[in-house]
Amino acid sequence: MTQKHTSAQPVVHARDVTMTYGDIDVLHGVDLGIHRGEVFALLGPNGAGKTTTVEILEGFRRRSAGEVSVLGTDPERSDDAWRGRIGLVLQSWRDHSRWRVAELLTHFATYYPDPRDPAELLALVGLTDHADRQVQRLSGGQRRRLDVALGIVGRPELLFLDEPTTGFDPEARHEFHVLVERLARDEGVTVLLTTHDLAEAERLADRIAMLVGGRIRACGTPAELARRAAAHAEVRWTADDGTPRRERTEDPSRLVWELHRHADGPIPGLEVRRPTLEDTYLHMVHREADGTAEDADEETQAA
Ligand SMILES: Nc1ncnc2c1ncn2[C@@H]1O[C@H](COP(=O)(O)OP(=O)(O)OP(=O)(O)O)[C@@H](O)[C@H]1O
Repeated sequence: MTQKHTSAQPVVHARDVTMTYGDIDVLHGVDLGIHRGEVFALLGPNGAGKTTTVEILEGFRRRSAGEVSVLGTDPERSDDAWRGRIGLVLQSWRDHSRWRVAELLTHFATYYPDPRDPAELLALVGLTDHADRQVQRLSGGQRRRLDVALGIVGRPELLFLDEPTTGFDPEARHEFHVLVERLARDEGVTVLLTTHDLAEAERLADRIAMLVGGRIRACGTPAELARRAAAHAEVRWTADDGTPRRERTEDPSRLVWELHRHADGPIPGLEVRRPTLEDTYLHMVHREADGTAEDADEETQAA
């Protein structure tokens, strides 16, 4: 986690954003506020609407309704100068496979008014030894490092990282985390990261928003979310007819006392667990899949 450089004007502001593909509603009123120098993780299961949200913020997709401002501009009315202020690390670059690594980076640098030095950047992402290698001969993880280098060559104020560490080995993942922390802490770069990896979000993000079924179901610092998760204990026991039972409650001792009051003896399979952040995330995802999620979720807090 990095130290925050917050300012009054958010770098990303989204209010009540909806998106409909044909007759399918994908986003149901998403609110986001991301501040300068913040590392913000958007977490959610497959199909939750993360890419749709991010593409709207990047100006690649027109929203159906709602307000959006990114670096003070509506992305639907953006220009090249605005585009030069954002950096993208997309899921993969399919072309440029025959280019050599340093050549490609040097070429991309010419698009920007004040680019980073390509050689320094190669060192920063650990690709100096592969500078003369063709892009198509890089491993998956090396390719991803190049994607990151291409995303930051123009010194972006806002960096979008779409599942950036997919295919990284643990050491590369660690180095990447250090790099993102350095960009945010030392250079004030704002980072919007999408990931499926809760541990990565907890490690890197100042705040995490959980997007499930096109709605932000929870948003806060990792510590706040963990506290909220732990506030609801789960009591498990085996009922008289042998069926396993579980109940989430803020007052587990009262529930256990009630169970004892109605029982003839010890309660079989009795267990009280404080859920982790991962338990809470899975709970929200399953509730959405079961169709039991409510509009006003008690775990939601405005982003
Ligand atoms: N161009 C499109 N036309 C129609 N439906 C789409 C389109 N793009 C996405 N969808 C649908 O919108 C929903 C959200 O997709 P989106 O790609 O935003 O989710 P995601 O959270 O990024 O998922 P993943 O983690 O799998 O990348 C999905 O049900 C998807 O099928």
